[in-house]
Amino acid sequence: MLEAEDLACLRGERAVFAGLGFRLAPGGALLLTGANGAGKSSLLRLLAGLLAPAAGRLLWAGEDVQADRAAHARRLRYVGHADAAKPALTLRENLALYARLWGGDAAAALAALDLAPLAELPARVLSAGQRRRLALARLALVPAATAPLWLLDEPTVGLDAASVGRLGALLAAHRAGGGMVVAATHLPLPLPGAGTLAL
Ligand SMILES: Nc1ncnc2c1ncn2[C@@H]1O[C@H](COP(=O)(O)OP(=O)(O)OP(=O)(O)O)[C@@H](O)[C@H]1O
Repeated sequence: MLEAEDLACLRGERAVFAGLGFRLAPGGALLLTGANGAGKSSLLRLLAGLLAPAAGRLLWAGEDVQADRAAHARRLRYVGHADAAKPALTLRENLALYARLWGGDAAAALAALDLAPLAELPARVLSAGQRRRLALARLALVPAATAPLWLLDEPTVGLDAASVGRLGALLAAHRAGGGMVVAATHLPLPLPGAGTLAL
């Protein structure tokens, strides 16, 4: 269970949001919505432990995540705006780097986003949507029990309809395995039954 209690966020000297709370159970999903600058990416960074809350607490199974940030980092996968691919390495090599860190099968993860036909290309030649698919393929490496919390910032930007469908299947399988998803988006996202947090 992930619980946010009375969270507040400061960026620079400015208060972005305050008094924010939610609960997310295994299998659950939460959509973050709101205007540009409302604080969706900031909240995701806070949930990822990359920003400390200015007030309030974030709890995992009742424990404050700030008490053991390394353990929190291991249980989550964060896909932000930056794609984090090494441009000179092939797609297969890029995924293999993550597989070495986390375990899992790089070829199967590439296939989950239909990237197998591009596996031997260097990442620098990918189109914007293909780069996004490579970033998302990392999610498919390990089962939900290993890294249950997925934090996704605008995951469908640049994706074609077939790729949105594949992402939807990945999200559904993750949740069926007890995983949780928090996603910021301005676009429709295939997350049936997700709650909405309007910032
Ligand atoms: N590093 C930073 N330093 C200072 N202020 C920042 C920083 N990053 C973001 N902000 C500010 O925090 C506020 C929230 O930004 P954030 O990126 O969380 O919004 P968002 O809801 O994700 O927006 P968008 O829909 O445009 O992606 C904005 O006013 C932004 O200018």
